[in-house]
Amino acid sequence: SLLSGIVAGYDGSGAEAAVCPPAPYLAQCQQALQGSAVSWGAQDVSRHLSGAFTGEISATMLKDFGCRWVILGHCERRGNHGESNQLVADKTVAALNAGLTPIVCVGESLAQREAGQTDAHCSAQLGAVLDALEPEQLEHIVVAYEPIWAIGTGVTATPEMAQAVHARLRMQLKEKHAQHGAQVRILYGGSMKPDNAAELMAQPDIDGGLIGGASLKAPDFLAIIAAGA
Ligand SMILES: O=C(CO)COP(=O)(O)O
Repeated sequence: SLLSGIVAGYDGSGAEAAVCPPAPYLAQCQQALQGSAVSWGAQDVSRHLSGAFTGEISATMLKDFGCRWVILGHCERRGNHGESNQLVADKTVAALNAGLTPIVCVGESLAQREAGQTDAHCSAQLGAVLDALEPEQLEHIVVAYEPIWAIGTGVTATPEMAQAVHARLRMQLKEKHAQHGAQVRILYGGSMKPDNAAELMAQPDIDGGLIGGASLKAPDFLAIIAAGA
């Protein structure tokens, strides 16, 4: 019902829209979205492209189900599953090698923000991924800034706070490749809702959103997509 609500309200004009459900729903997603303007992807991937790794889902398997995107290094993966910067970098390489577009998440905790470590932390997270890539590969990645304290809490970073981090991530991307770095889409995630989306996405370096709670209601998700346009 959620997928058909989104498809019914989105014709592909304006902002680009994709959904990334938990892996067991990908086949259903493919069925419901094939031929529509909405693309889809996964929330995680294995660092291994092939081989015997029971329980893992490889990037090539995701391709089999029509995925274009994969979210990597979400703070819930880093925090609850011990994902290191190196593992996120390895997964990014695996995704790119299979032709998926990785959406690489970075973001600080409240304690890190209060200790003045936001920049150092986010830049180390992004740096580990950039170190694993050739400069030209920046053409094929998306970055998401998700302050952990803003995820699922209803507390959003102000547009100025988010823009400040996005600008520094942009600089880091441009140091790797001037042209592609300027064009990498940097999404903001963390309690983005219909009533704050336009203001956030009006910032020069906020190119879109990574939406959690508000994406579970088609009208809210559609309103955010419209704000992105
Ligand atoms: O983590 C998020 C998306 O992955 C953000 O979630 P919320 O939009 O619910 O804060």
